[in-house]
Amino acid sequence: MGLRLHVDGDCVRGNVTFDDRHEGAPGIVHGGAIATVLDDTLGLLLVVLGTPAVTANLSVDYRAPALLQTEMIVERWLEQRVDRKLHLRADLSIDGQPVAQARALFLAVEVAHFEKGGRTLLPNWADWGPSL
Ligand SMILES: CCCCC/C=C\C/C=C\C/C=C\C/C=C\CCCC(=O)SCCNC(=O)CCNC(=O)[C@H](O)C(C)(C)COP(=O)(O)OP(=O)(O)OC[C@H]1O[C@@H](n2cnc3c(N)ncnc32)[C@H](O)[C@@H]1OP(=O)(O)O
Repeated sequence: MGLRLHVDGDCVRGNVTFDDRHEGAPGIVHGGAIATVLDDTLGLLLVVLGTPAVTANLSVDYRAPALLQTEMIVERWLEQRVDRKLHLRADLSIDGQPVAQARALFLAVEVAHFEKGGRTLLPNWADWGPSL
């Protein structure tokens, strides 16, 4: 998806341009692809926050057609944290106009949560604590 991200303080920003592989309705990005970008890139925010966590709930408001081959801005930030519950926001926009807005509840987990998938985790993940 050509997603490029950078950290800006405690916010994560990036650019994404969807192409024909992500088409849903003719000429328009599939809503599932938008949800994937909004959810998956919240993962980088977790690294910024230093908290391993997983999506428990994701809600997306689709505000305007997301056109293919059009550069969009993604922004994500932490709205509120209560114990293990991380209330995160992610917005997708074109030229300052909202295209999609997500609210997500992530739950902080121990790194052991990711060992359930059977993959070998990178060594530095062992130092990555839930910082509860
Ligand atoms: C320094 C080194 C850094 C190295 C790292 C480097 C790179 C890392 C790169 C990227 C980052 C990598 C990973 C990031 C991870 C993910 C990013 C992508 C996001 C995903 O793609 S991730 C996959 C989809 N996701 C799942 O696979 C989750 C499946 N699920 C579960 O694994 C469990 O379900 C779990 C753990 C969520 C909860 O289970 P649990 O047993 O721990 O907690 P429990 O159920 O007791 O709930 C506790 C309190 O949360 C409330 N609660 C629970 N669920 C709720 C809901 N849905 N809505 C509203 N409230 C909810 C309860 O009501 C209770 O609330 P209360 O305490 O008030 O009663």
